[in-house]
Amino acid sequence: MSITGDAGTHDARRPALSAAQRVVVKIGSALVVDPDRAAPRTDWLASVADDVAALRAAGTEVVLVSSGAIALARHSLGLTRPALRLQEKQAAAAVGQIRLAQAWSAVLSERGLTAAQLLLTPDDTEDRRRYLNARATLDTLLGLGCVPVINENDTIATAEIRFGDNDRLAARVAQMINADQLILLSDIDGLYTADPRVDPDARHLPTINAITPEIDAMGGAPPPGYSSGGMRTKLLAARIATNSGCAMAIALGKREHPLAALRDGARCTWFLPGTDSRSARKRWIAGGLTPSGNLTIDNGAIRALNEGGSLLPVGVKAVQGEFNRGDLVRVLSQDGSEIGRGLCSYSAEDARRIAGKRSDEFESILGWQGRDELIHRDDLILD
Ligand SMILES: Nc1ncnc2c1ncn2[C@@H]1O[C@H](COP(=O)(O)OP(=O)(O)O)[C@@H](O)[C@H]1O
Ligand SMILES: N[C@@H](CCC(=O)OP(=O)(O)O)C(=O)O
Repeated sequence: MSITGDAGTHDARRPALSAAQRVVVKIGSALVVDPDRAAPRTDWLASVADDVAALRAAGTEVVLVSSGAIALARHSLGLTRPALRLQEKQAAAAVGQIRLAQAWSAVLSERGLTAAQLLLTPDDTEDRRRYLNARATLDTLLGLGCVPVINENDTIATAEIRFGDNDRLAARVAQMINADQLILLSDIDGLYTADPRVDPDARHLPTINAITPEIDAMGGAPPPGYSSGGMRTKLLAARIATNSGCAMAIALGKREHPLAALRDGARCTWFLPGTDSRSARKRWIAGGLTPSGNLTIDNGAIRALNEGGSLLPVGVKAVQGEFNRGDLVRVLSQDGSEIGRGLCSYSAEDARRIAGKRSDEFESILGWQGRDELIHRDDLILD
């Protein structure tokens, strides 16, 4: 059994929100939208914005993944049936997303924070080139002190290329930006042994070490009403996050200041990351791919890689092959032996132009300021 019992709330392995460097917070429709008015729950959003400001002031970067676009617009469009057709959801999302972004932007800017909207589809997180692009944008936004507010791009996503739930989208985002924690704010304070709406004897589980078939079976059926996730998609999200080295919590969002409550020890369920998960992510990045080029690097660059750094163009002596941004390449020493493999942030053509150059020269060479690294540390596997 991979469950820690109630004493697990004092388990030293449970992460502390105050220790997170980068956290993704997923907020479900039921928290964002007041069903009676079909309008944003502004006071509650303001209390979350207070929490985000406090986290940022303490040095934690925060990304919000917010649902609610469809729920905010469906009533005003007369779409009141519980189950909508895909085109109706897309139309409602097109109208509601503006309201959703406006609501977040207002409460964050009142606290001196700048909201930045990103609308993603699975392509943006699964296709390696788009993945690198989305990640670079998110890194830049966080570096500029912004609070990214992400939702699925429901308006253009078709049934086959849709996450359909923001639990998994949030987990992919956490994986993409190497977040150390993913917090799913929900209408419930964690995972129970069964759905407590159905089984009054269901028991709360504070810590999950591994997602076994027994845990999966607790997911149950999709919920009624407007939420698309339920516990099932939260467990799928937990698998993605913990396999990428990111701890995940399911915590109660219904109260005001839900992140402050979590920081101060409110009851929740933590899913602990696997010990081997960082390397598992790297295996995922490189798994099964054939390298399409070689980067030959100097001894200084080899030293930097061995000390845990990224590969910078200044240490690259030669670029062979034809590859696109995001493709896998071999990293070779000057005697031709393979040192490792990684995903290159530049095409072969651009890599040749900036090989041997410092990052402050990139803009004048390329006409645009690209990333500093040719291969980011997280995208590199050393032999
Ligand atoms: N084993 C379980 N433990 C806890 N909640 C469960 C479980 N199985 C099903 N649920 C249901 O999942 C709901 C949370 O999912 P959902 O309504 O989709 O939340 P959100 O809108 O936050 O994504 C809970 O209110 C609960 O009724
Ligand atoms: N992207 C959709 C929400 C999808 C979703 O996961 O909703 P929920 O289960 O309430 O978190 C929207 O903004 O309406």
